[in-house]
Amino acid sequence: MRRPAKSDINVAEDLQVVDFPFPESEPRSGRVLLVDDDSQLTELLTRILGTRHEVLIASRGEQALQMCLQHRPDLLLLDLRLPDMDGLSVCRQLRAGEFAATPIIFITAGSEEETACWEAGGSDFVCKPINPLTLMHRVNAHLALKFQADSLQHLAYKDSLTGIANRRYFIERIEAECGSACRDGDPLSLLLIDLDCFKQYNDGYGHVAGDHSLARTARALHACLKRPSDFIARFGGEEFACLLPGTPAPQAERVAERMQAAISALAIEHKYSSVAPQLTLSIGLAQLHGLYGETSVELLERADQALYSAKAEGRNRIANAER
Ligand SMILES: Nc1nc2c(ncn2[C@@H]2O[C@H](COP(=O)(O)OP(=O)(O)OP(=O)(O)O)[C@@H](O)[C@H]2O)c(=O)[nH]1
Repeated sequence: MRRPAKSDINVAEDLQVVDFPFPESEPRSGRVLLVDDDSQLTELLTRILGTRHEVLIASRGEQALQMCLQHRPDLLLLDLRLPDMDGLSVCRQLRAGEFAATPIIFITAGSEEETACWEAGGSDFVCKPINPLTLMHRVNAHLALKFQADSLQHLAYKDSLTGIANRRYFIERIEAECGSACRDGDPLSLLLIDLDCFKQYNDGYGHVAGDHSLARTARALHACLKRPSDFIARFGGEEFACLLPGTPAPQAERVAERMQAAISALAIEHKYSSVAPQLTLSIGLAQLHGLYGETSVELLERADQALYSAKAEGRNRIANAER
């Protein structure tokens, strides 16, 4: 096992694109949020778009922001004038957060409002009175681009050998999870998981068999996670990293034990191992000390120290930094 240097932690791995989706001639259906207090207009737009897309309606700006968080629309059609706030500030708020790339099409009274729409971060605009054909094509074109961007991002975050998330995605997630755990005072645990004597495995059985066993291990580890917020990535060659939001160290240790049992149940022969006649794991566990403003790098370092101890103490074991 190679202990990662601190500087490694932000190094993104190369993209390994396995396949590439062909552009769809017909855009697939999307979820469109209509934000307008004019019920006649929303009825008309629902008739135009509702045959292909799921249409949700908000009549106020605050309601639209809430619905975005709750329903995660693929596209917004946003009126400039709303009863509680203007559409421009709804757009700016969405752009500042996790909806930075969601297409937002403004509905304007005239083209003189165009500049304000672009400056607020709008993707496009349509003027009243609305031409149904123009609107439908604009919406479909923006959705097609959005879905292509989504698939590319999905590929960029995926480890092609194992099919689970890659290091790039892990680094983004750990930053975000550490931030929200510190803010909310919630526990967050990290497991660093490393296959034992894997160099000997490759040397003895060959690299192709090594790849195959890595992929089986990744699937088995992934299957040990029970909560939707739990998440595992391939962190490096034969090393995995697992984040368990809302989970204190004692519960995280149960997950680590489950992982060891799952690998043991796979019973992958390893006659070259100095530890056991089959493939085994060493796991380092650390919990975020959010109250002290600990960073993701420090959490990674402590989990890595724990993993190092697990290896030094004989491998095939869990070392808990919190004990
Ligand atoms: N087959 C295969 N092997 C890999 C891959 N990535 C890393 N490895 C191998 O994993 C091995 C890791 O070796 P070491 O870092 O010495 O660790 P180890 O032999 O598992 O020893 P300990 O961790 O101390 O138990 C090396 O032989 C790498 O070539 C991969 O994608 N496929």
